[in-house]
Amino acid sequence: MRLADIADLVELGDVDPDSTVAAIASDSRKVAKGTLFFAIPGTKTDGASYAGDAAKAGAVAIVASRDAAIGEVGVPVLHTDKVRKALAICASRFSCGQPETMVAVTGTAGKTSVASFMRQIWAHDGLPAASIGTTGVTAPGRDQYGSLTTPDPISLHALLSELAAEGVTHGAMEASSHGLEMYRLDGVRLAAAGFTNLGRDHMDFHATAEDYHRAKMRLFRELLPEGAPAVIFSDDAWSGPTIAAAEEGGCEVLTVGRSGNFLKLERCEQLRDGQRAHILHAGLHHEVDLPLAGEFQMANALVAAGMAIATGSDAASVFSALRELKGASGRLEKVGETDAGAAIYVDYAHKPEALENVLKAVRPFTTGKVVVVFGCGGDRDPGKRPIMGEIAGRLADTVIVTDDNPRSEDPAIIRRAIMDAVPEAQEIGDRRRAIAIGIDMLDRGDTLVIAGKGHETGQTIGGETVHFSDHEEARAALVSREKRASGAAQ
Ligand SMILES: CC(=O)N[C@H]1[C@@H](OP(=O)(O)OP(=O)(O)OC[C@H]2O[C@@H](n3ccc(=O)[nH]c3=O)[C@H](O)[C@@H]2O)O[C@H](CO)[C@@H](O)[C@@H]1O[C@H](C)C(=O)N[C@@H](C)C(=O)N[C@H](CCC(=O)O)C(=O)O
Ligand SMILES: Nc1ncnc2c1ncn2[C@@H]1O[C@H](COP(=O)(O)OP(=O)(O)OP(=O)(O)O)[C@@H](O)[C@H]1O
Ligand SMILES: N[C@H](CCC[C@H](N)C(=O)O)C(=O)O
Ligand SMILES: [Mg+2]
Repeated sequence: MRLADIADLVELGDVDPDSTVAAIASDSRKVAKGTLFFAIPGTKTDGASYAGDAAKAGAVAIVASRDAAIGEVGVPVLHTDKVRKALAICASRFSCGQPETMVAVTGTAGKTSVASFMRQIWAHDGLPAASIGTTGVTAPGRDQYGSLTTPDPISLHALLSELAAEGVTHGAMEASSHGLEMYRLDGVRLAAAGFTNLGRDHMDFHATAEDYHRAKMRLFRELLPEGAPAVIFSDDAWSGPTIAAAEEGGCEVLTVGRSGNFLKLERCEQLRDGQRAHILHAGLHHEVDLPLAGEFQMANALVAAGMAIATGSDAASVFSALRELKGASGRLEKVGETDAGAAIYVDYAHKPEALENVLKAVRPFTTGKVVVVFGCGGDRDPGKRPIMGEIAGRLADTVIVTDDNPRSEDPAIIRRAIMDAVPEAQEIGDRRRAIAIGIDMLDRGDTLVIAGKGHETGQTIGGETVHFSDHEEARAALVSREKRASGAAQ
């Protein structure tokens, strides 16, 4: 790549447009000879203060905003209005290539599930497909654990280029509000985009719910090309404002849900381990048995099916794929049951609406009590703690409040904030013990939901992360309960 290739993104002035860009970086510690360094005004520090380091490490030039305070560093400083956006577009040109059909889904809850469902729908049609998001990257021959829901633009575009080179033609990615606000997915050519819902999340990052919604709407207003399909779940409180934003963005609005026009959910019956849906599409009625519990999974399946059909998949084949869907790891995932048949689920609900949905989802097939084990993360929005406490108290019969990545905070203070709203809850800080006690109290017909960590494999306490998996803990506690029971019977 040469600097001339980004002449529309930055002011080159009298810099030689033929200068070669050997790599791009936004972290001075990754700069090598010939790297173009983007000085990002970040949330913690200002990349501009590392321009000198980047120059010393061999940067070919520095890209910075007009007001960045960069003195004489010995290499050209190229100005631009939006450094993050210029970085993302530059990254897309640098690592050129992406799966031909890329879609992105946003919403407070359901993104990981929708991305996984889309990959499965495409794979069912024999298409080489990938999903990218919170749980990592899954594609033929690849199963990589992830860190960010929406990766930074340099890694993202490098990944998309690799996937395309590996023959992946279809990809679904999650667009988090951080990712959208930080321009992480600018430069991805999208064939469609989806919206699931909006609830309380990331109130430590966005000032108000409106700001949070506005960040998400960049997907429809700015990233999705005009005329491309925007598949919007129709039954959420924020569906209306989302439809309005997508219309403003010139998208083709397709709604899915009970009041949907593209996929209309006419009826949905909850079964023990799944649900039966009657869906109207293009004048035809389809009966679909979705092998996943929880009506919210039906909403996710509809958004995924809508995006697949809107990007060219055959509707009948999409509905047949829904009949075989597997849930994303740790999303209302059944990890076992007691000898008497009480079911144990691991779920990633770490925000109020998600907890509300998951507890409501298990009620129809629970004849006994619903037990929930959960906590709230440290260094995250403290406002959600009492809200989640209230929800647990209202919707579960037994509540155990435990720890979930306390990070730098005092775990007891986090638990107290939850328990203020549910004083009758049992407080068991040690998550391993909380899970074991939750399992021990299960009788026939009961359901246990272990919420908050889903696919995670660590517990972060202070600065240290120790291996911890709700799946493993639940299975171990079940085995020990059964051993004790068989010991007692002998
Ligand atoms: C708040 C946030 O999202 N921050 C992300 C962001 O950091 P930032 O741009 O604010 O960077 P900063 O630390 O202030 O530094 C500014 C600049 O100086 C540079 N620098 C810094 C030090 C140095 O020596 N040299 C140098 O060049 C940095 O590389 C950076 O470019 O860009 C970084 C690089 O891509 C990310 O690693 C970082 O994610 C942090 C670690 C994070 O935890 N993000 C979470 C909250 C997040 O993004 N979550 C969303 C949503 C998940 C969900 O929906 O639940 C996600 O998409 O995962
Ligand atoms: N459509 C939905 N409506 C409400 N709650 C949902 C929905 N889909 C999933 N959930 C709940 O949210 C949790 C997370 O689901 P999922 O990982 O699919 O969402 P996400 O948007 O990717 O979340 P995150 O931003 O945390 O990665 C699930 O475990 C479940 O509790
Ligand atoms: N991406 C989210 C995940 C939260 C998961 C929960 N287990 C927690 O640690 O709060 C965050 O970092 O806020
Ligand atoms: Mg996710």
